[in-house]
Amino acid sequence: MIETNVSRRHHESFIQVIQSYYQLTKPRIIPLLLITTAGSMWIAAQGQVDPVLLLVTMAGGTLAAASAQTINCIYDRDIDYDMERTRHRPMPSGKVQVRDALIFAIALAVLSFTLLTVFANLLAASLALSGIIFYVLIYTHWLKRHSTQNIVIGGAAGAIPALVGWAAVTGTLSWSAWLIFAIVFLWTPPHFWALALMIRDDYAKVGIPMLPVVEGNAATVKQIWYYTLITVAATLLLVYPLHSSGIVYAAIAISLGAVFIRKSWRLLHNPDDRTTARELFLYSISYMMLLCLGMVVDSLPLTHHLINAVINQLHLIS
Ligand code: HEM
Ligand SMILES: CC(C)=CCC/C(C)=C/CC/C(C)=C/COP(=O)(O)OP(=O)(O)O
Repeated sequence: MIETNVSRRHHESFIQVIQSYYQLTKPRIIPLLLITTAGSMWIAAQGQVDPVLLLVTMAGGTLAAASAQTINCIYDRDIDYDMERTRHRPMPSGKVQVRDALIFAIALAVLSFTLLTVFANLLAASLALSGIIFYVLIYTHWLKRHSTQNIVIGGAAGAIPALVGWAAVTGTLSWSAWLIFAIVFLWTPPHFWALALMIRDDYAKVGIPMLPVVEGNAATVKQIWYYTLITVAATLLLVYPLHSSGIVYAAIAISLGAVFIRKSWRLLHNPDDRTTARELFLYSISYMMLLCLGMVVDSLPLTHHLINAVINQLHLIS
């Protein structure tokens, strides 16, 4: 009886340890990073992605992002302790020690680099590694605590998975790869500043110079508006002049973009309304997810067959 209780307690604490390490990786953000990787891979492979390469790239990307987030959790443990939203993370709550978290992060980075080098290529592996280094050194260490442009420049780290995907398929980077990178890069300010408007007080409390804290809501929504317009315009360049995506993607990008612009316009005229900010933040996530799924669907050979069939029918009728 006593032995059963002891072994149950061991089992429970083992699960708690696993959960803590899992939380260190900020797992809820990773799926969207992978979707941007997938969008890029499908366009690069013209709709026919090798399933093994897809699996390996997703795994390598996940490990790299998890490593980056873990190091960010170690570095930011002081401010995370002071903010309500982040107080219960594994580092500030003392569930994981700094040394153990660091070993975990290094192991994830080494695994990611090895997996991508062996099963994809050195360019994809190096890009993923540079993503970790950029996010940790440029965003977390340098910009986050010192500049209102922290997430604009730091946002480049979040756009690197799109480059990793393209590089994994082709071994090089083309204009289209850089354009998908630019789309994620330009999307990041509306995504994050909409959230920052909602949790401004938290960041103000710990002295993080997020734009709404330093320059106020009105200046922030103006910036969100400009970035939204440029993001939507950038999504269309994939159709013309780059010709990497077709009419299905164009229709999806225009429809999604129209809603993005409308929500951003509403926020521009209601800078202090948290509900409007929250709506834009939530929509920004659906927007990026559906846009990248649009890239995938548009690139599929089946889609091309269907479009050609429709065009032929129209020719027959006319
Ligand atoms: C420097 C750039 C970025 C910053 C500072 C940022 C910041 C944040 C923050 C603070 C949250 C709230 C998380 C929480 O409540 O714990 C969040 C949520 C989220 N972010 Fe970002 N983000 C950035 C870029 C990205 C990128 C590039 C992606 C993916 C392409 C992304 C995807 C998401 C998703 C999916 C969520 C919702 C997670 C949930 O369900 O709670 N973010 N972001
Ligand atoms: C290829 C590769 C490794 C890319 C890494 C990309 C990466 C980890 C992007 C994440 C961006 C992000 C969600 C930042 C959160 O900001 P924060 O940490 O300031 O948020 P917080 O206020 O919740 O701590």
